[in-house]
Parts: sequence; C-alpha cells; structure tokens
Amino acid sequence: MSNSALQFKDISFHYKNSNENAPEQNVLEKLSFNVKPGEFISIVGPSGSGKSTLFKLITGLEEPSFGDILINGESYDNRLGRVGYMPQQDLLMPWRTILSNAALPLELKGVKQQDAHHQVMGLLEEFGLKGTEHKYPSDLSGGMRQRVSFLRTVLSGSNVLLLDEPFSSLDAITRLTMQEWLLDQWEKWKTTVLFITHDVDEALFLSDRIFVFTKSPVKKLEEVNVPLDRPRKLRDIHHPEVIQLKEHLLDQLRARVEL
Ligand SMILES: Nc1ncnc2c1ncn2[C@@H]1O[C@H](COP(=O)(O)OP(=O)(O)OP(=O)(O)O)[C@@H](O)[C@H]1O
Repeated sequence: MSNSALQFKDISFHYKNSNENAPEQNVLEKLSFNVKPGEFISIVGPSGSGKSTLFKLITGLEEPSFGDILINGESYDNRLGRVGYMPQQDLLMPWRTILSNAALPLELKGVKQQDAHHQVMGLLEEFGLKGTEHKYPSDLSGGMRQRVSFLRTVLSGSNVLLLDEPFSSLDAITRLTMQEWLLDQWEKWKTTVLFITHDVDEALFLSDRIFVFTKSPVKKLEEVNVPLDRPRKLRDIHHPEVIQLKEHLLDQLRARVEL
C-alpha cells in the first residue's frame, strides 16, 4: 500500500480567461503536499483563496496547467470517480426514498438495485438512520440528511473523501453533534478526509493537520499540526495550547483579509 493517499507535485493552475489579452492569474502555483492514508486534514482560508479549486483539481473537474496529482500513489488520466465528494448542500433527490438516495452510487457503479438496497439496509443503523429507509429527504432533519449524504459519499468506495463545508447550513448544536459523529465514522472507516471549513474551532477539533490558504496564489502550504490525542472530546479545544494555536490561525487569516 502506498504511504500517500493524496499527493500534489508542483501543481500550478489558473482558470482560462475569457479575455485573451488579460493576464492569467494562478490560483495555485507549484504547490506540493502529501496526505498520508488515514489522515484528517482541514483546509481553512478566506473566500476566494482557492479551497474549492483544490477540490475541483482532486476530483478531476479541472486539470492542472502543470504538475502531477497522485491518488493512492497513482497518477490517472481521468480522476473522475476516484475520490468521494460530499458537497455543502446534501443534493438528495426529493422524489427518491432515503434507501434509493443512498444506494445511488452503487447503482451508478453497476450494482443491481436489489443488491445495492441490501447493502444500504445493512449500514443504516451504523449511520444513525435506522427506520428512515422508506422516508423522503423532506421528512428528515438537516443533520440526518447530511448523514445520508455522508453514507452516499462512503459508498463511493474510495478511501479518500473530500467534504466541502458539510455542516455549514446546520444549527450550532446539531453541528457540534455532527462533528463528534463524523470523527466516530472516520475512526470506524479509516478513510482519509479533506474537509473545507470556515470555522477554526471545527478545524481544530477534527483535524490532524490544518492547511491554511493565506496568500494568493497558493504556493507553499502553511500548515499547523493539532496537538490533541484521539479520541477527542469537544472540551479539548479549550486546552491552552489549542487556544494559542487558534489565535495564531486567526491572525494568519486576518492578515490575509486585510491585504
Ligand atoms: N469557474 C471559474 N472561472 C474563473 N475564475 C474562478 C472560477 N472559480 C473560481 N474562480 C476564481 O478562483 C479563485 C479561487 O476561488 P475558489 O472558489 O477556489 O475559492 P474558495 O476559497 O473556495 O472560496 P469560498 O470560500 O468563497 O468558496 C477566486 O479568485 C475565484 O474568483
């Protein structure tokens, strides 16, 4: 097994400009980093700093202008479908039951509907969704819908999951419950997670490392290691060392916003 779940080697990227005479502005420039299997990485940075662009490159929706992206040590001509992606909004289909929503990635991979449903039924309890199989998305709370969305992402079968601000639309209490729930799930499935968030507390509670996008274009990755053991409790982020780290992160982010 490769000791890298995701590797960026000298990645540069710019969006094509509709005005051919305008200079091309790199969003990422010769960016390199390595994520080890099983790591939980959060990405924080102000609006427009390139977080979503990073995800678009990993999923293969965009191609780098230079450099190489490796998933589990391999470089692919087409990365689409190689990683699991969970968007900010759950994107569940309102006309499909929870069972058939969750089974969708399996069916897309060619698994027979009956087998896909059987597999999902075996997982609903573990995802805190027991008894919801015949309900519709509108019958569920926001937190439960995000659990279905996460189940769907896990069923993509990839060991690398990209989660794009998955809890940002939830109320504060549900959000905290979901953060603890996500850590339990991550420990259970032993996946590698990249998690975009605007919430520094959330990043500190969840992550092994935090990537901070401060300068544009993103060249060298600013990163911090979170000095907390696992399993974690929410109160752990009030540890003096973590509070100091939070101040440091906020200073970095403020410096960028004031540019
Ligand atoms: N499709 C596109 N075409 C041209 N420029 C784009 C496109 N998408 C994003 N950009 C630009 O690329 C830069 C990075 O944008 P990106 O969406 O990656 O930032 P972000 O950190 O995810 O922001 P947010 O937190 O608001 O989602 C910004 O300057 C943005 O305007």
